[in-house]
Amino acid sequence: MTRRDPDALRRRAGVRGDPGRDQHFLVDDRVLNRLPGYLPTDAADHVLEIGGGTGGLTDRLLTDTDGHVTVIERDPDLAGFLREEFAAAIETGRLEVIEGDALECDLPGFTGSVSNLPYGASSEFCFRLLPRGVPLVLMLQREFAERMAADPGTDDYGRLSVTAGHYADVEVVETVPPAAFDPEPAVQSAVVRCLPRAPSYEVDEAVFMALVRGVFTQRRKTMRNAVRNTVHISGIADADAVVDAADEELMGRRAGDVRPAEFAELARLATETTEVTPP
Ligand SMILES: C[S@@+](CC[C@H](N)C(=O)[O-])C[C@H]1O[C@@H](n2cnc3c(N)ncnc32)[C@H](O)[C@@H]1O
Repeated sequence: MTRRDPDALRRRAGVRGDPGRDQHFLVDDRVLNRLPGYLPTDAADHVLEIGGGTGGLTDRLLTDTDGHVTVIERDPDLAGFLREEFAAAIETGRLEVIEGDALECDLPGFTGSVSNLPYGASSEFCFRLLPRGVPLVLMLQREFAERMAADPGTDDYGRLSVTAGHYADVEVVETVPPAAFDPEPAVQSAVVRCLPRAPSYEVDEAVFMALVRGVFTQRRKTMRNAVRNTVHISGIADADAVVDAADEELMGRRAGDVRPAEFAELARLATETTEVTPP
């Protein structure tokens, strides 16, 4: 199947792309050609694309994978264009175009997602997709992508790294310059691949997430002080009791040096020591 030229798609769509609505269309053929290949082949049965835009990536998903593709696009003009441009694929049942807000609408039962995400809502999209437990290939702002994939003890390691790493192994597979998009964004971009796996620890997810959210708001403080100062976020009833019961060495470190399994252990200890009611 011949691949469509992304510049020609943009011209046929007759739109400029509105950065205020997160519209930066990927027009670099080399990047477009690589994206479907980052998805494991067994995850390509039903691919979800969030934000189809003018269809550059939709086209590659149709030409370079064999499965079904669902695109969700919020902009009615772009959704209309995608339906016209890809009418043949819709007719044969390979493609479905849903006009709607992908943060609000029901998501189909997809086996993987390849998406050039609207950067303005990266976090919301990631945490809508990650719990689904399927492979994800996501174009994001580079800084966000690096924070997602960061290891403990590095400057980028934070709440985002711990919470994303709870669901998946996250890897930055390539960085992408502004010139790959039209209009060019003001920031560098990067592609992350998230391969789902169960965490190496067992934990009450709500307690774990609230504890992590809390202590990273105080990342310059020791864990001892961070746990004490953030009970309004973690929902821990008696922080002193938790601090006293916890390992002293751990309490003397900063959140940025604590591994996910150690947060999980602390969350478990908190539920055993006192009442925890995460908001
Ligand atoms: C960065 S562009 C990517 C477009 C296209 N996939 C590409 O790679 O060229 C993001 C697209 O997401 C759409 N979009 C923004 N917010 C959305 C939302 N909440 N739900 C669905 N689509 C959204 C925008 O209209 C835009 O077309």
